Amino acid sequence: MDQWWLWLVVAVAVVVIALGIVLAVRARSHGQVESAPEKPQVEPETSPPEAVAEPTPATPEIETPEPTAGRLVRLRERLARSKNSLGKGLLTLLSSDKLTDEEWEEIEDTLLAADVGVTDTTEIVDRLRERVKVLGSRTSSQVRALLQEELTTALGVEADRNLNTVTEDGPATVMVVGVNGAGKTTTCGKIARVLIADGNTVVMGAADTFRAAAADQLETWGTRVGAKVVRSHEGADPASVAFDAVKTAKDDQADVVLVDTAGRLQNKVGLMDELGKVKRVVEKHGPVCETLLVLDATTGQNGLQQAKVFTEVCDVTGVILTKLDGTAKGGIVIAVQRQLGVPVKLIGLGEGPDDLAPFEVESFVDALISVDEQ
Ligand SMILES: Nc1nc2c(ncn2[C@@H]2O[C@H](COP(=O)(O)OP(=O)(O)OP(=O)(O)O)[C@@H](O)[C@H]2O)c(=O)[nH]1
Repeated sequence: MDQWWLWLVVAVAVVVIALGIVLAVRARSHGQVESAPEKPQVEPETSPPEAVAEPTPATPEIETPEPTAGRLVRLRERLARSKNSLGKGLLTLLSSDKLTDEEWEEIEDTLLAADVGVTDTTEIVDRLRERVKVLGSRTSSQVRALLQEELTTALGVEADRNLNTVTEDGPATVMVVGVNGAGKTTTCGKIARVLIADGNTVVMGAADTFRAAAADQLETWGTRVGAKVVRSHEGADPASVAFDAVKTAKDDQADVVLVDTAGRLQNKVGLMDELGKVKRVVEKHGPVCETLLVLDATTGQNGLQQAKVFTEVCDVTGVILTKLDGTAKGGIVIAVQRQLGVPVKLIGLGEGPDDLAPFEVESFVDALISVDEQ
């Protein structure tokens, strides 16, 4: 009986010790688990993660153009300094008291050298001969006035040279066409700039899908002047880009949509097909208000022959003569109008954004016959 009690006491002691050990071990491991998250929970005392501090994209600054009035003054200054100035040559010749046949021939050559063209040169010289005969002896200011009148007549004051960009319904659609490198894309940008400065909203369509960089170039202009640009990938159907551009302009209730086309002239049929299609597709939205032919003034009479093809394939309503800053042959304007039967509406005077001037006959004639007095 005593032994039974002894065994019971030993068994209880063993159980108590075992329990103690188990509890101690559990308590230890529990403590470790609880302390474990403490490390990662410690927040770094630094600022928020870098991703939050992403830079906000800078809004492109839209430039304000200089007024278009007076832009021809620069041309006047440039032509006046030119050695081969049309004005200088003609005024000197016409001032001589008695004009011989040789001198009249020289006058003719001066006009031809200035790219006036044969028909107009003959007409101008015939009229001058007649009037000089009537006048008899003449002062230099009379000679200047005479020349001014004759050149003004040759250029014509009747034609409407305003850009037709006002419509009753929907955006005014303007198509810009011409041979390679004439300055179409640049001119689209310059026109957009002037229109926007006058309070219009403008969309430009990059329908020149032939040259990869053309759409990028137009987009750069768009960002610069604040015009939306509709474009597609290289080789895309130009007619569909033009259609989308007009649609976007309609949806946005824009005032004007300028469609820049590719300058291809490998063969007349291909050109006719492409331009004709672009125009037809655009006209599904409404009539095209202006089809502007961009012409490089430095290509002279040769360029005129190429340009004629455009007037045959699309109804050109106005000419933009670019790069007049690169030639002293301002007489090309007379030939362009005569041979194409379309008024020159704008002239390009350089690569800068403000180097586009409205064509005003009087200021232009004044620039043509200006003489550097210094
Ligand atoms: N000096 C001068 N350069 C001009 C004038 N207009 C355009 N240019 C330049 O002529 C070059 C051709 O101009 P673009 O606008 O690319 O000609 P484009 O007709 O669109 O050319 P394609 O797309 O190849 O048919 C560019 O270097 C222009 O900066 C201008 O009035 N004067």
